Amino acid sequence: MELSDSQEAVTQLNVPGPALAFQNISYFVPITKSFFSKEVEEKEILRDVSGIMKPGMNAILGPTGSGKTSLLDVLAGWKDPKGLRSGQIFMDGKSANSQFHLCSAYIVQEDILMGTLTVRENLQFSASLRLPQSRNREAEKQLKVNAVIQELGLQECADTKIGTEFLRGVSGGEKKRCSIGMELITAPSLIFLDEPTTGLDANTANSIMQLLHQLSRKGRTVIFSIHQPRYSIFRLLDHLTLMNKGEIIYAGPAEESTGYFNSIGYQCEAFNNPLDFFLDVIVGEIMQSQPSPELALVRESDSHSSSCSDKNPLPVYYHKSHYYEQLQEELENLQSFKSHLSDAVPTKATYATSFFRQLYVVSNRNVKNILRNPQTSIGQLLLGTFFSILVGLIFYQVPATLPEAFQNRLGAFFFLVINQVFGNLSAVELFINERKLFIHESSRGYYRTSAYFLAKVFADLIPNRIIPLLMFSAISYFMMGLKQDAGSFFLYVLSLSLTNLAAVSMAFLVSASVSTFAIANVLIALPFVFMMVFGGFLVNLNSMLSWLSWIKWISIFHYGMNALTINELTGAVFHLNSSMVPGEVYLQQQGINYSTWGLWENEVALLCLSLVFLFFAYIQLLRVNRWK
Ligand SMILES: Nc1ncnc2c1ncn2[C@@H]1O[C@H](COP(=O)(O)OP(=O)(O)OP(=O)(O)O)[C@@H](O)[C@H]1O
Repeated sequence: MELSDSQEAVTQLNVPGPALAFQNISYFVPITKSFFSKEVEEKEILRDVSGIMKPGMNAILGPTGSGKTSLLDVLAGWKDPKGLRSGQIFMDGKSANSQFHLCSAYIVQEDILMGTLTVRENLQFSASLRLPQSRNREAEKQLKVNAVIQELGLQECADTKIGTEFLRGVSGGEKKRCSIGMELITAPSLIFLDEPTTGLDANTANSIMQLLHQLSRKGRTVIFSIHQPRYSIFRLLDHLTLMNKGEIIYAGPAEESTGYFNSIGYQCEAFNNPLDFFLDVIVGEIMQSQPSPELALVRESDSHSSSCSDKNPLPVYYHKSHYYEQLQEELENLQSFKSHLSDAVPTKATYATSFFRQLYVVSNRNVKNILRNPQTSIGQLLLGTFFSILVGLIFYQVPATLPEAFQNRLGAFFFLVINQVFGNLSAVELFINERKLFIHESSRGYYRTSAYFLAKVFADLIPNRIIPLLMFSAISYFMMGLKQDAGSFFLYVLSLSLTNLAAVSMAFLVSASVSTFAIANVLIALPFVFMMVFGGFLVNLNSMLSWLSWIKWISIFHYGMNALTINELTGAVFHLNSSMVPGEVYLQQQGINYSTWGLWENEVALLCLSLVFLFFAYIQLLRVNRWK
């Protein structure tokens, strides 16, 4: 019973692939001359390329920088449409709408997987989010995962972790198979792969290509770019597109490619790998043996044409070949077919699962990730414990006699706030660490940005901020011997928590805005220093730099210090010689409003700052550029 279900799941993975046609594609990228110059030049990286890729193995080959990846990205719908100056893409004769990339699979060159999860868990993650909730109950999703593991030959390593920089995991080939599996879960009929063999040894590369060949033989359209493949790989190809400098120099059956090159005067020696031979021809290492009179004529007549490259005769020959003529005919037929057929109603990209399901699955992965990679959480806990004991020892049982009673308490609060703000700089890692993974998954429709954002924020706040903070507060409060009542302790914890939350939220905002730690560190440290200096405690802003006094209204230090001071000094009585001095005297002297609202306005301000930072962090995540 189990076996037949699993076989059925394998069969469900076999979906006949479409024919993908593209016509007159020209793509430009902007090139900025220098960092300081606003002048932008445009570079044409695809020049008037056309072709048809049918079910089977379709390879795009060319020397480095020839435009293979760019063509693949444009076809797969992952390249910024702003650069597309001309051209159309059809899938089975229908215009490919802007959402079609979500129905196909794109396996990028770099394997983007969660390293702390096993192969099976990664595949389950894909299945949980990308298969519809209602139709696929958990058991069915499990069957599909098993089917993919079976189809990709991943049984041996299914329960091995992918691996991180600290953890040795599966091999490069297995990682690539897992990346392919993440996409196969949705049973795509059209699969794009960018250089699937790069970084793999010859045998592993061979086995990956064998796997793609098997997938193509089940009816899928497999389109991939490739770099220097072996002859054994060449034999697996059905269709070959050769590119140079953004132009196509051959597109046709792979088995006829050497014959075509012979016909234009380039002889492939026996025993030479045809793919190496083509690359040598393109880069000019193999010269034309004897251009036939017709070819010389072709070149001559076309040297006046503006559509083809002046220097390189290969695109000229190709444009005059019967392969190109045949292609044009097919594309014309497609046009007339298209005029009979109304264009497909664009399939709207919708998520397969609900927001709460996404929140649950992503949170679940985050928890596993933290438990298996607990360095940050343990570090924060140790740091919190260390600093709480340090502050407790320095300010051990603060005296109630003046003047040191005020001075020591303020010193302690300043230390505490600094610790909460600067001790949480690790929060800038949050979105930078997983930026590639987030871009990869969110653009492929795994989850909404909002679900990812909330899951990440909570997975960071609970283990890395809240738990260490509770430990920190309890140790420091009782070692310092502050006011001994439950309400004051509660307000102390609340003030530190909100100070912590505001600082961490600001770090999240920076983390969502930039992609490198170096820039993030500068961007977070600078405002914190300004907030500290201009918080109203270190510099008297009325006597100097008054034009910067507004900073205190957005200073986490200002609100955090005020809240802690009001909470501790209100209602407390201190001794000066034999007289009693209420804490309010100091607050009055400093012009601090110590009414009930005076205390709570600081808590509310910290909460508002946190919400504003979190809101903008979310907006920044939404704005992350997903185009390649
Ligand atoms: N966003 C971009 N900005 C500037 N130049 C670009 C951009 N994208 C591509 N190019 C340029 O376009 C050309 C083709 O790039 P592409 O990555 O498609 O080549 P490729 O054949 O895949 O190369 P490789 O095998 O090295 O990956 C290169 O010269 C590249 O520098």
